[in-house]
Amino acid sequence: MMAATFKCQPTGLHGSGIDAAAPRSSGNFGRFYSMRFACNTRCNTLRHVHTPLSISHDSSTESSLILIRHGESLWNEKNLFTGCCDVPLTQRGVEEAIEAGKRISFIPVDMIFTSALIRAQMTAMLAMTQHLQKKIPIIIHNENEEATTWTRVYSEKTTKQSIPVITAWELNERMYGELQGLNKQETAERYGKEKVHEWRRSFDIPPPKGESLEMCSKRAVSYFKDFIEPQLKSGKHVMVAAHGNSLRSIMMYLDRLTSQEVTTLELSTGVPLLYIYKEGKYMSRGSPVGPTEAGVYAYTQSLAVYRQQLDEMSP
Ligand SMILES: O=C(O)[C@@H](CO)OP(=O)(O)O
Repeated sequence: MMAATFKCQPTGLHGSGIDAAAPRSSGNFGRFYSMRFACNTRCNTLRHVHTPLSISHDSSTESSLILIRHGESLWNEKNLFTGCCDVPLTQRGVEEAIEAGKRISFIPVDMIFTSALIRAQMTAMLAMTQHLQKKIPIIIHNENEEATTWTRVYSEKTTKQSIPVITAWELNERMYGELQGLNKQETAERYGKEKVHEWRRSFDIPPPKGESLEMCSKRAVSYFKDFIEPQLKSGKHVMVAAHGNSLRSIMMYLDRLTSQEVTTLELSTGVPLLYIYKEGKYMSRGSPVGPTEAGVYAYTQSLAVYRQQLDEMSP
C-alpha cells in the first residue's frame, strides 16, 4: 500500500504540511529532533487539498499564532523550581488546558509546536480536544528512520483530518541548574529574596549552573525564527505550547520588548495568547490578563468569517 504523502499547502487551513521523511538535527540537550518542512523543499510538487474552511491567501494573508503556557504542573503546585524536569499536570492543570482549549476552539490551527516536556504536550493535546475543527493532533516522530517509517500514515484522508504536532527541546523551559527541585520560598529564605528574584527574572544573570533568560531566548527565538515563522509566512495557523520563560523570550521578540521590559512580563498557566502574523509583522490580539472569549480576543475580519463558518458547520 502507498503511504500518504504529507503535503505543504499554500493556503491557511489545508493539510498538515509535514515532510514525514524530514532530516533531523541534534544538540547539547541530549536526544532531540527538529523538523524541516515540505514547504521549504517541495512546494513545486504540491497540489491543493480542499477543506470546507478557508481563509483567503493572497498578499494580505494573515496567520494566527496561539501561544500557551502549560497548565499547572505538580511542581508548580508544590512551588518547586522545575526548569527542564519533566513533570506532568495537576488536575487543575488539566482543567486549565481544557478551558484554554474552549477559548481557542474557534481559532484555526494547522500545526502545533510543543516543547519536549510532557506538561506542554499534555496542555496542547487537552486543549485540542475542545477545538471545533475536530482534527486530531498527532505527534510526529522522526527520531530515527524506524520511527519515521513505523509512524507513517497510509491514508491521505486521515492525514487531512490530522494536525501535526512537532516537539522541540528548544522550546523547553529555561534550564534552572542547581535550583531544579528546590522550593522557591525556601530558596528565597536561604539566599535572600532579591538574589532569587534576580535569578528568576533578570535578563542576563543565570541561576547557579543554569540558563539566564538571555541564554534560553537564544535557542527558543532561533527555533521560532527557523521553524515556526516560515510556517506562518506560508499561511499556516500555528499553536505553540511551551513554558513561562521560553514563551517570555519569544514574546520579547514578537512584541519587541527591551531586556528591561521583559523582566516584568509574567504569564499565567493555561492562558492562551493570540497573535496575528500579517505582512511580516506580529500583532498581539489577546491580553494575558482576564481571558474571556468576548473580552480578550480582538477578532480580525478573517477570524470572524472563520468563526462563522465553524458555527454554520456545527450541528
Ligand atoms: O520553575 C520554573 O521552571 C519556572 C516556571 O514555573 O519558574 P519561574 O517562574 O520562577 O521562572
